[in-house]
Formats: sequence, structure tokens, C-alpha cells
Amino acid sequence: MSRRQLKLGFILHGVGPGWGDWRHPDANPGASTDIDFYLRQAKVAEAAKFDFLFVADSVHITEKSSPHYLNRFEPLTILSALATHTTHIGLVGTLTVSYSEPYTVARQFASLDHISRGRAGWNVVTSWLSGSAENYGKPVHPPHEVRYRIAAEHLRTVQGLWDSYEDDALVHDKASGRFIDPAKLHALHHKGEFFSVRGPLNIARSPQGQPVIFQAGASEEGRNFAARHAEAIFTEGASFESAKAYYDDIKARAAGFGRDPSRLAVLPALRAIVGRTEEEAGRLYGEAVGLIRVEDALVALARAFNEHDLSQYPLDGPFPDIAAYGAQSNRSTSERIVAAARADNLTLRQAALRFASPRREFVGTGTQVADAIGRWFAGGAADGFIFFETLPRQLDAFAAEVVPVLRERGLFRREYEHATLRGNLGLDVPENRNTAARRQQAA
Ligand SMILES: Cc1cc2nc3c(=O)[nH]c(=O)nc-3n(C[C@H](O)[C@H](O)[C@H](O)COP(=O)(O)O)c2cc1C
Repeated sequence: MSRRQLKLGFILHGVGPGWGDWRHPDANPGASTDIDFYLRQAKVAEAAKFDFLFVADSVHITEKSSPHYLNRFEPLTILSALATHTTHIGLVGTLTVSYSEPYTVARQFASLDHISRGRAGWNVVTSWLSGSAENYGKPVHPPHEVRYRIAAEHLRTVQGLWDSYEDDALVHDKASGRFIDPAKLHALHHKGEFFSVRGPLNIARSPQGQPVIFQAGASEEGRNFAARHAEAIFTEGASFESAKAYYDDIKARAAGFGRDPSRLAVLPALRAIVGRTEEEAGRLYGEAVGLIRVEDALVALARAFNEHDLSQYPLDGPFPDIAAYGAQSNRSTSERIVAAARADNLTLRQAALRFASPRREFVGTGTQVADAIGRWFAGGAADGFIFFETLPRQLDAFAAEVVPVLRERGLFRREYEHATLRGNLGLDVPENRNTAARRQQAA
């Protein structure tokens, strides 16, 4: 049996995830809408044999949103552009079920899967900011539980549409004049609580059969959704202990749903800072922390609480009683923040700065960061990571300093094993449900 290997993704986050990242002397403040910037990052990540690139998304901003959120590309558009300049790296994008139609989503990801010859993945999110509703003419933002009901029906519908054509439905027989075999084209006839879609979809099954499903549920509903449907799962991974608990819980839930837990990659966020020496890593960490202003850290903290205005509370007073604002928003993150603030008796300022700062565990030389990664991987807290660039050119540093050490230790590939994302993640191509039904009928 081949040895278990790390899965690595890289988040394309333009100017950076933090509010102050654009002020770094080497930062390109326009990076989030700079195709050349993304092309370069995609090539560096592919040369390092990362499994996939990931483009996150949301559909609501205010003037206080982070610089990357204020001015960025729509995920499927940038991923389609990158598809034509890369050959092996997976292309994963976020699309929200709360503000999209399954028919459109199915078309978009099937198209990306064809364009990329089998490298598309969909990060299924429900959107946690209530302001999103106003951009789509909806009277209210659905409550948390309802959003996960929408998600289940939406995903089921999209996956049904992806099987509209059986694999050999497009016969292209010039002699007989038959373009398709109509018996192998299937309408879905879906009528549910939230969506009504007849089908069929107007694009053939894509090279992966179905694009890969990513998710990041962390609440009770979110975990069940992820464990039931996702093929790769993002998680915050605030500490080894919390990541391990999450990992064990998700894998147990997946087994409970009758799935093979080894076919489900749990990928914590990795905000590593890599230096050629320990001194350099320490200096870079200082640079990253130096970019964090407390007023920005407050706004960042507020996102999990539906952008509740935290400037009204005394900065050096006790952490305010704001849990209710998080319950219908980013429930799990807001709960984690409130729990940590209570446990460690943090002031508002301390909580904001703590959650805005990178963790020390992944700051160091290539060997030190590889050690930490190996600890999480071997200790059963992660199957891999989604790497965030905390400072400009940290992807390059990671590729140059960390990846070779991981390879020497037999933890990461030297070459892509497959040309599809599914193949590289060790996932099977699902059989078309209509073909399976035909096979079962014939048996
Ligand atoms: C690495 C990572 C990436 C995420 N990307 C997105 C994203 O692009 N868009 C989004 O709305 N939410 C994103 N989320 C948030 C999740 O979709 C989810 O809302 C969050 O983890 C809370 O889970 P819950 O809905 O179960 O409370 C991401 C979470 C993680 C850990």
C-alpha cells in the first residue's frame, strides 16, 4: 500500500487576508485584481506540486471590509483564466448556495471542469453575512439551520444535473446524423422545498465525472453536512488539540454516514511564516504582527458576529456579551472566540489582537515548519493544509524551504500522480447514477 501523503492547497488571496497586508513595503495593493499576480502564484504552486489553488468568496462588502474583499475577482472567472495556463493543479472556488441557482452553478463548475480537463472543485458555502440578502433582492438572510437545509438540497440538485448525460451519450455519428443518444440524456425533475429544476443540464459529464466537493462546516449542522457530502474539508485549526478533536469528530461522523473516512481530506488553515534562518523567520513574524492595527483587528473579529460594531465597547474592558450576534452568522468561529475570551479572561483588545495574529507554531525555518506540519499529519489532526500567504512571497519561501524537506521525509509528492484533481486527491470518479440504474435494471 502506498504511504499516506500530505494534500496541499494554496489560497489565492491577492493582496492578503489581513486588513493591513497591503501596507507591507513589498505588497502590491492591486494584487487582488491583477491577473499577472495570480498567474505567477499559480505557476509557483504548480511547480511545487500543490494539489490545488483555492479562491474564497463572499457576496457582501462594506467600506470596512478587508482590502482583498473590497476589490477582487469572481472565483469561477479567475479560475477559468488560470486553467488555460496550468496543467495539473486543481482549481477550487467558493460559490454560495444561499444566493445562486443550482442550474447555473452546475453549468459553471462543469464548464470549469471541461476547460481544465478535470481539475475543478466547488467549495460549498452558505454565506454568513446577513447583508448578502440585500444584494440579491431577498427580504431576509436565511437563518443558520435553514441555510444548511438549502445547502443539502442545492448540492443534491447540482450533482443530479451533473449526471444529465451518461458518459457515452454524445455519439457524434456523422453517417447516421445522430449527435446524441437521447436515451442517455436524463431530465432531473427535481421539486423540493427551495428549488425546482427540470433539467437536463446543457453540458456533458465532465472529465472528473463530478467536480470535487469541498466544504468547511464547523457547527453541528455544518459538520454533519461536511461529513455527509464533502470530499475535502477546510477548518481553522486554531491549535493541534482543537484540530485533532475536529478531525476525529468529522471522520467518525463520515463513518457513521457509511463513508470511508480515508476518502475525506481534512485540511486546516496554515498561516506559516518561513525564513532561511530562525532569525529571519522571527523578523518576518514581527513584520506580520507589525501590520496589525487594533482598529482593523476589531473589524476582523466582528466579521464572525455579522459585522456587529465593536467600536462601541471599551477596548480595555472585559470581552462584551455579543454571542447572540454570532449565533446566526459564523456560528462556530464566534463561539470559539467567545469561549477563548472567557477562558483566558481577555479584554476586547487582547481578543482582537490574538485572533488577528499568526500562530507561532508554524513560524520558523523550512525544517521547523516541516516538523510542525509532520506533527499535525502524523498525530491525526490533518490530512494536509490550505496554505495562506501571510507576507508577500511566502509561497515562494514555502516552496523553496519547506516542500523539499517534506519530500525528503516521504510526506509529499515529487510529481503529480494524475492529471485530475480527483486523481491527485485519491478520489474515485463517481459512476453516473443513470448508468448505474440502467446497469442494475439489466442485472
Ligand atoms: C479555510 C476556510 C475557508 C473558507 N472559505 C470560505 C469562503 O470562501 N466563503 C465563505 O462564505 N465561507 C468560507 N469559510 C467559512 C465556512 O464556509 C463556514 O461558514 C465556517 O467554517 C463556519 O461554519 P458553520 O457554518 O458550520 O458555522 C471558510 C472557512 C475556512 C476554515
